[in-house]
Amino acid sequence: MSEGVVQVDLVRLDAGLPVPSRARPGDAGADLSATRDVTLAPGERVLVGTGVAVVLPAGYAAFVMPRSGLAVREGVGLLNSPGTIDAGYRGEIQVCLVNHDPSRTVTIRRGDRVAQLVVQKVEETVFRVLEGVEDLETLAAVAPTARGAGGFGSTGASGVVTEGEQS
Ligand SMILES: O=c1ccn([C@H]2C[C@H](O)[C@@H](COP(=O)(O)OP(=O)(O)OP(=O)(O)O)O2)c(=O)[nH]1
Repeated sequence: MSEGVVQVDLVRLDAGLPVPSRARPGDAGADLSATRDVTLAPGERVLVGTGVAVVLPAGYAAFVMPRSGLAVREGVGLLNSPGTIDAGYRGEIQVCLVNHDPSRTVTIRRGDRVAQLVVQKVEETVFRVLEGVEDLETLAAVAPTARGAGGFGSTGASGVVTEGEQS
């Protein structure tokens, strides 16, 4: 194995599906396929198997990410996006598909590539309660930053014009 490449052992629970693989060298995600046909009415969600289980090395996690083509073409995404696969998980990787299209029912076929799996190193952390800090003003004083508590549009409007706002 080349240096810097992390080996992830994989179990094929459904030999009829392709092994998850990258479409092109350098791609971040390996495509995951659906194990069965599913029909999704507008707004409907469904949990579908991918036919694979993985053994992630300690200190790593995998993230189940949506596929942009499926989103743009069909309006189908993942409800819990990204889904987190813990290193200790030994079950089948499943995906929670959701049909965001307001009017069209979408059919997914067995074998369709419905998501992609991205493996990432994650730091082991411990959370330590800051003694004597119980409000945001005190936090700003003990750990000052340029952003502070600003968020949720604090840097200005997005420039997106919503219907009804046009002048
Ligand atoms: O899209 C996903 C998300 C999660 N999982 C599996 C792997 C993960 O390790 C486990 C638990 O996921 P998570 O921690 O997101 O679920 P939870 O709702 O917090 O359940 P739990 O109480 O079991 O941790 O479920 C999937 O197969 N697909």
